Amino acid sequence: MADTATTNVQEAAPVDAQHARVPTVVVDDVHIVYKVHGAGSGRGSATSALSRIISRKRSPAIREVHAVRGVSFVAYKGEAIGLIGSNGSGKSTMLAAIAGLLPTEAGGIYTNGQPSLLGVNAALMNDLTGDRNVVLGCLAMGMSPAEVRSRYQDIVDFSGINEKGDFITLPMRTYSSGMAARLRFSIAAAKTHDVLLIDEALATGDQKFQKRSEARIRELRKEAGTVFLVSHNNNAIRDTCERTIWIEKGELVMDGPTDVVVKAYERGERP
Ligand SMILES: Nc1ncnc2c1ncn2[C@@H]1O[C@H](COP(=O)(O)OP(=O)(O)OP(=O)(O)O)[C@@H](O)[C@H]1O
Repeated sequence: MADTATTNVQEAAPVDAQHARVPTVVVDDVHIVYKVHGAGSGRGSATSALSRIISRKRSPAIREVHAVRGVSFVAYKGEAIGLIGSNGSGKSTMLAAIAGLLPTEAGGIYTNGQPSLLGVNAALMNDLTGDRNVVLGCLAMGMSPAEVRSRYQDIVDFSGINEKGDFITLPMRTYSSGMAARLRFSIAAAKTHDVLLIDEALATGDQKFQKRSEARIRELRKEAGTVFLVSHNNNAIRDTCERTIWIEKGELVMDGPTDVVVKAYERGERP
């Protein structure tokens, strides 16, 4: 794989920032290929599985999954962009690549500012209590200890973790998946991000929390960042994003106003 990952283009800001649209992410004909080691290319029949077990042989073959195929778009400051598409279409892969976590096989991704990926698996420490995770998460995002102290209560209140009791002092492993997702979102949303990449974080929250997080996403946009939201909840995309990109089998199918793109997606009408 080529080691092109993401590149920063801070110096590319336009002179008249008041009126010009400021590009924050440029995705230029990007291809992303996963290499899966030890995955034989043989058919998955029972006999071939049995013969592999009996011979105790592992196939040394490397299989390639071409997850993103020649995607290009430009995102601008103040935009919230929804990424939609069926399971396995390449949405999470695209986000991880924008965050600089995956190298590109071909093409380039240029970001103006620091991208932060908030995924369902965003790293918090399961054995630590919620409150310790709030502090660690904030410090990891670059807040000073004083800032963390001043934001702490807001974050806990926003997450609603303590609505049904003192859960914030319990280890995160005792949280339901929805509670953990709420805390992750609340920590990430406490800071203004240049480029905030959200992967399904809203899907696990309940209705009330979804509304609260949608409002926070709108605020984050106003604070001059760019937000990407991957979701299978088309209503969350409609309520949050004015622009939507539809990806299918790793290819960009449509890029335009949310109402137009989501309607076409729901009807299965490819342009
Ligand atoms: N770590 C990995 N190793 C190999 N292949 C992967 C890996 N992660 C994803 N893929 C493959 O890449 C393709 C795109 O996956 P991706 O997770 O980006 O899809 P998605 O659109 O986010 O799907 P979903 O809506 O189900 O979350 C799929 O074919 C998937 O099998």
